[in-house]
Amino acid sequence: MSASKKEYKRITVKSLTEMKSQGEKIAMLTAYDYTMATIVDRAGIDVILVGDSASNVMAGHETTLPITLDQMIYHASSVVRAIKRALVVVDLPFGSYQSDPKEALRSAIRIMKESGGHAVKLEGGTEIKESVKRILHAGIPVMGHLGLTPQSIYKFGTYTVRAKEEQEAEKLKQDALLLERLGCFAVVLEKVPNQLAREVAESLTIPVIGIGAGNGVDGQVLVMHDMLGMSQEFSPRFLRRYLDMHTQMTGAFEQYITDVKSLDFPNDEEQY
Ligand SMILES: Nc1nc(=O)c2c([nH]1)NC[C@@H]1CN(c3ccc(C(=O)N[C@@H](CCC(=O)O)C(=O)O)cc3)CN21
Ligand SMILES: CC(C)C(=O)C(=O)O
Ligand SMILES: [Mg+2]
Repeated sequence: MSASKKEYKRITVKSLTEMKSQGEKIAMLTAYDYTMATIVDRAGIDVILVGDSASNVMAGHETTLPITLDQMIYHASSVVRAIKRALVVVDLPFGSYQSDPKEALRSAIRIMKESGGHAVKLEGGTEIKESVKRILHAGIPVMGHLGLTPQSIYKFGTYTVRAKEEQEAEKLKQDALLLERLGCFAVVLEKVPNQLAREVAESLTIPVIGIGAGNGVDGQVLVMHDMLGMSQEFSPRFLRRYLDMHTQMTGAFEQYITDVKSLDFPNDEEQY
């Protein structure tokens, strides 16, 4: 195989379970557009999440609630056009699945049909059992999401660590088992104690992907713009910044502005 014709081994929902059984951790990041998705796919990411965090990161909303199904499909289709290798999971946005299981299935079908994504993610446990079942019956892979579920932010009021109390921890364990029994291929655990997340990961055969859930789980997910250091306001303890893109980009923009104003740009080689 020549270098220019590099072959990519596509990640499937099955490869994730195999990775868990072989002890290989799963690396997942969000992406919302073609250019960023191309870069993260070629870097070798396992799973790309087209998160409803696009509502915050792309559109500047305070919460994930306003983003629509059409907007999620727009982001997801851009990401799908970029990928050669990663599994693409798409968040079902708030309001597209909570009313009834038929609506949930219709929304999931729209995502699969109109974006070309490979799976959908829904927030919640036993409350959305019937919706998860229906989507799975249609042959659409489902990823669960428990713990801090941002679409329910107004029910909780804060983004604090979830399931610190025994009762809530017990419900989370039951919900995780339920999602596995229903046939979900993986579960995201967001902002829960390390020990609880570890127990859940050990009790399931499907992979548990953590965000702020410690190192006892089967993989990690972060919002791409957070790990690149593009945002300065969002700074939870669980976030590791791999670049200081905010500073670097600001420097580049300032230099460009200076160059334009000083007539340094464009120079003789940069014009016709
Ligand atoms: N940019 C971005 N990154 C994310 O990880 C993300 C989003 N947006 N939007 C949707 C959800 C919301 N998420 C969140 C939101 C807040 C915290 C958090 O820890 N916030 C505060 C602490 C709040 C508190 O303790 O009351 C912090 O330390 O920044 C964590 C995950 C994760 N998701
Ligand atoms: C933070 C992850 C898990 C997510 O759901 C999102 O980015 O929308
Ligand atoms: Mg989300």
